[in-house]
Amino acid sequence: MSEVDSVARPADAVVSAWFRARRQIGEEDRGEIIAALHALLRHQARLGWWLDRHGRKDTHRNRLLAFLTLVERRTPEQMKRLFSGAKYAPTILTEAEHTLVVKLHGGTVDSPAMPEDVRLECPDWAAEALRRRFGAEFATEMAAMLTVPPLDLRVNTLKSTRETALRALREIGLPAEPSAVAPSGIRVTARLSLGRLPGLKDGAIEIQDEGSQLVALLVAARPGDRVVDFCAGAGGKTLAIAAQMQNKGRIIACDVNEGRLKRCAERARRAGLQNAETRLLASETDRWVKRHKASFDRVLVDAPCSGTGTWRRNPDARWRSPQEQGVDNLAALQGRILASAARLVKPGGRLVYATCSLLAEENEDRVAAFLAAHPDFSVVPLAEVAPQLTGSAHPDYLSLTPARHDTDGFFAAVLQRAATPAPSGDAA
Ligand SMILES: C[S@@+](CC[C@H](N)C(=O)[O-])C[C@H]1O[C@@H](n2cnc3c(N)ncnc32)[C@H](O)[C@@H]1O
Repeated sequence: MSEVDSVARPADAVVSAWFRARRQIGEEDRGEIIAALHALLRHQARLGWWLDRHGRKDTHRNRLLAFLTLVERRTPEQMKRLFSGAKYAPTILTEAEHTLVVKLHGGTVDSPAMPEDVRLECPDWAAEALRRRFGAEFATEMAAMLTVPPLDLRVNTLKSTRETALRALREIGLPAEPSAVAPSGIRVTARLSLGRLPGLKDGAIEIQDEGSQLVALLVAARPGDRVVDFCAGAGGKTLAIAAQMQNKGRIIACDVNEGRLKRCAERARRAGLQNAETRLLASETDRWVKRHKASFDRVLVDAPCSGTGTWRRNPDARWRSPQEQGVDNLAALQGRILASAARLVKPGGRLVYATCSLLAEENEDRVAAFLAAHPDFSVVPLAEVAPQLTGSAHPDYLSLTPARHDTDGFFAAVLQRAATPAPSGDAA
């Protein structure tokens, strides 16, 4: 917990490194440890509020004591037994800690005296923008982001079928259903250790939120197309798009982060892709972009963002990122990436702008600014690209939220470049 709090990396990365150094911990125990860590993170503001109320410091150990007492409802006697000081057990409770446990005993973690942002675990930096975005739905949306997400899988149709994958999951007793909308998606509602998932190691299935699968679907890449995934990261969407293209044509996964691209290449190999390659960029204006202007049928910009849509899945994210970068800086970077990546799009081709943010500043506002500066691009309404995607929170764009769609929060806009290049030649 202390490493998760003090290191700027996402909790999942910290936890993976922690487990790598402790290989003796079995799969089942790992699952339990991660679930407990996520539960603590989902209650962080409320536990801090209770500690403050009792005049205690918000230390990791105090937070754990408050969690076990208020959330897991352990009695003071149970706590004494748990904190036994034995091998692998935490050290014995001090007198002051025991007093805290006794004071908290019998209470609940939610209190009517708490400010709403504390009760909803909403960090200060995002509260105003999220209230603007959700209005009367703010509390419902925030509450949905405090629930435990399901496990979503995408079947790699180059290696398997959804029916085969569903059968394999059910054979080992997992409750698995086809995803509500994503054609290759599967939803597993039980908690399990990932090592048990059939097909994961050989690339027949990938772990991918249904919302992310739907963004890849909106790219609507056809077999034989030339496609760029401009912010490909470790390739979650690259893999989905390449499979959509039936391994035909070419998809180039670009990113400024070499480590992520390496991971993307590994995953592509495992998934059996022959139509994908990676390209490391020095920045969004890397010379490679200019050299390949107007060469691609589809360009996806899955932009770096505040990640507000992923709080349900990554409960530590709300306590981290934009404090480091600032939403204004992110929005400026998104604008620069979009403008540069747009140069790659052929006349008549499409640019898809996506984020896992819920904030208008990173979504609709970025698209509006881009369109104002690029009159040769226009919106292709969602109903035209994917009529099966009904219920989006925006009439023209894909806009998913955990409360409305039971997916991560995602935004995607499909923009088409006019078939005839603009006379100003702004593709240079
Ligand atoms: C939202 S993540 C991409 C997730 C990925 N598409 C997936 O589906 O797994 C955004 C990515 O943008 C990359 N990025 C950040 N700044 C960039 C830039 N200036 N040009 C291109 N990519 C950038 C980051 O390294 C990060 O991998």
